[in-house]
Amino acid sequence: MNNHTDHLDDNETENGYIKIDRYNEGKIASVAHHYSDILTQLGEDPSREGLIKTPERVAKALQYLTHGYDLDPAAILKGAMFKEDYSQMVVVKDIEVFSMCEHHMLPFFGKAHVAYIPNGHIVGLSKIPRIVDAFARRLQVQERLTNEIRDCIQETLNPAGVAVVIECKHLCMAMRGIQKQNSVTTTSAFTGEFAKDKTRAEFLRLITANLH
Ligand SMILES: Nc1nc2c(ncn2[C@@H]2O[C@H](COP(=O)(O)OP(=O)(O)OP(=O)(O)O)[C@@H](O)[C@H]2O)c(=O)[nH]1
Ligand SMILES: [Zn+2]
Repeated sequence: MNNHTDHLDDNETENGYIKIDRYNEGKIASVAHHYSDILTQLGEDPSREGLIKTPERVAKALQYLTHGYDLDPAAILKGAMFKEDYSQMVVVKDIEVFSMCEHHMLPFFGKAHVAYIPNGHIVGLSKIPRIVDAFARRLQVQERLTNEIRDCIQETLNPAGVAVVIECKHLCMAMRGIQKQNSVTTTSAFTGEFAKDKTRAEFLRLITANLH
């Protein structure tokens, strides 16, 4: 666990999960207070009807969008590891990603494709998207998000290899700045068997194939 758990009361974490509908009221009030000032700085009137609850809504939204700090991805994986004699590639593709760039605090979003080759243990399938979310719901850069997912699976499950490819659009490049609406950034990270051209090519074929 990292040291951001003061978002929450003790006992709210179990196997890396939190109840994200429970907010730390003190922190929400403090963030909301700052957002009221920000609205004023932007030339708005925070007391007008449509904006009265906006600072609180923004504070809650931000807490949700960063709730990954309160999750322990390794604990999530460990919660559903099963001994199994299966040593072929397991691929979970097209996992929706929503994250926020740490430079502008604007969203980046797209898809993650994750594979591993078991080495005695498999993991509950849903845990792969769960750890993608646990790392994505933080302030991120796409490269670190990619590496963190890879490292968590490698270190926790000790598979024969891990592969992660993420494709995202960054709103900081679309609605401001360079204003490129259609550019997509692809990042990748591999360990073990995926260093071999043949294994990596098989993974890339599987994530681009339209099998279903
Ligand atoms: N490598 C990487 N860069 C990112 C990511 N998200 C945003 N950025 C970039 O972070 C950089 C910050 O650059 P700066 O020059 O400090 O900020 P800026 O003046 O707002 O830059 P512009 O976006 O070019 O207007 C920009 O080039 C963004 O495109 C990411 O996930 N990975
Ligand atoms: Zn950005």
